Amino acid sequence: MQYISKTIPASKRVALVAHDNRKGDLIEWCGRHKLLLEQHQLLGTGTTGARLEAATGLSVQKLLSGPLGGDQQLGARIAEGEIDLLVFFWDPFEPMPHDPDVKALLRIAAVWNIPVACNSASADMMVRSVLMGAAFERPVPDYAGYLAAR
Ligand SMILES: O=C(CO)COP(=O)(O)O
Repeated sequence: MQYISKTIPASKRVALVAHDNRKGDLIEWCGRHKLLLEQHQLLGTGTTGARLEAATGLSVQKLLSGPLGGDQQLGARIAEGEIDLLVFFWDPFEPMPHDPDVKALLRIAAVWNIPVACNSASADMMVRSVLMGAAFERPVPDYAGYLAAR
């Protein structure tokens, strides 16, 4: 795979999403890292964003609720290069009616080499490095060769 080097701006665009049984965990995590997170641009699916704003006072741009298309909106933003990090506390125990959308979001994040954290341990590592100002260059995959071969 060829990559195009892309420098990520100091103020990161952080997508925040949690399934219902994990929203408490994400609220706890965001509260713990509030001082760092408020220096970045936060966006999330509708209910997650609203719950985070109410519980932490952080400002979150709210898209549609996940089952109504919010996951797909986030996926589109990733494809358009508008998201730097994805914190997605998905539920490993409950089947979701919009499971294809969940899968699509995780897939498109893999396609575009977006760092993804699915639990507080990995999200902690993410903020300790990237959001604290560690140099972060996300190599963007160059799919020109892939497309030419099709
Ligand atoms: O379902 C979700 C992610 O798949 C999250 O959606 P809400 O934030 O609207 O609950």
